[in-house]
Amino acid sequence: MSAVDAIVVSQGTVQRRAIAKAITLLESTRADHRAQADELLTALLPHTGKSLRLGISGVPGVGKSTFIEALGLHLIEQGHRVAVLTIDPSSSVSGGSILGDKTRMEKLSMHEKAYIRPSPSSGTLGGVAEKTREAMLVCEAAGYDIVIVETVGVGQSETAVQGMTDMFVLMQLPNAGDDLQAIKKGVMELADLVVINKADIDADAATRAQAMITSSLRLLGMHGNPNDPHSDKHWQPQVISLSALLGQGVDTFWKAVSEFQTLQTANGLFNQRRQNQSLSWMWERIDAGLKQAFKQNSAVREQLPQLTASVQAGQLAASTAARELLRTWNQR
Ligand SMILES: Nc1nc2c(ncn2[C@@H]2O[C@H](COP(=O)(O)OP(=O)(O)OP(=O)(O)O)[C@@H](O)[C@H]2O)c(=O)[nH]1
Repeated sequence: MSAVDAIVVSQGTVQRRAIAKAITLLESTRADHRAQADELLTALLPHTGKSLRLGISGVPGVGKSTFIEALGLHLIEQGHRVAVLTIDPSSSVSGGSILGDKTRMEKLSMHEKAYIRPSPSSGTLGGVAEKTREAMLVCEAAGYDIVIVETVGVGQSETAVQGMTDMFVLMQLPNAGDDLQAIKKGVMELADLVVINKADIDADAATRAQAMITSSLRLLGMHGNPNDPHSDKHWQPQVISLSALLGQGVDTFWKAVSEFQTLQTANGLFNQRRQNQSLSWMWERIDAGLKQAFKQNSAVREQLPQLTASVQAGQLAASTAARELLRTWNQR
């Protein structure tokens, strides 16, 4: 059986093994593996794109894995197949892992209709995001119709996840409304849906947070203009409070996700977002590739220490140094 058939057609353990093998190939840094991986991706591409891609982010301890487990089991009960991929920015910096070490999503990870893959353990955030994006395509080709991409709320990882998913969900704690940390970081603007978790601990605090975040979203202009005749055709970000631990509110959450999907499909924004994502992804990877090639170029490398020192010493304007280096690169 070909690698493509093993992913697309086979089932059970054979399929699982084929997915794992494909993702390992995608994560390899060897040039010959990369060529094989690109060939595989191209062959899989016609079988991709049919899932709902859901991004979920939140600070460590907010309850992401508890929530994803509850949601995943709920969706499987409804006949879905669920893949969960993770982007852990800490793993690319320190090799350590915020998300990885403990056993997460115990029941879901053992379910035959779920596939869970931890974050690639090395590389820049851009590189890690690239692998995750490709792993998502593999899971889609294997028939997972819900792909959840999870990340911790540090660094730029939320932007990366928002840039590869159809809907971006931000998880908050009930006290989040008090200091509005997420708004400061500009992450709230990315959210299509905000979930206040752990409502069971303090229902009043959760209600307060819900009201505060709703009004902040309105201030950010994300609840649309009430006088806009088309405002019913555009999604207005919602705020939902729930308890992942007790599984309360998971159905309300899913109802909101389904409404989002229906509305965005009807107004054309669902496909438009995916098209924009693919193109900006292409350009992001071109930028990264060019930068890497630039830094590896021998003439550039030769010139770099001296120019760096001159810029540091204030003898040369940064922009002049950049232009000189680019000239060197262009003459290669
Ligand atoms: N009371 C209550 N506790 C919760 C709820 N959801 C999660 N928890 C608890 O909060 C703690 C952290 O939950 P996790 O699901 O591990 O959180 P996480 O965001 O995945 O954390 P990291 O893996 O560190 O990023 C655990 O002890 C959970 O049992 C909830 O709705 N209510």
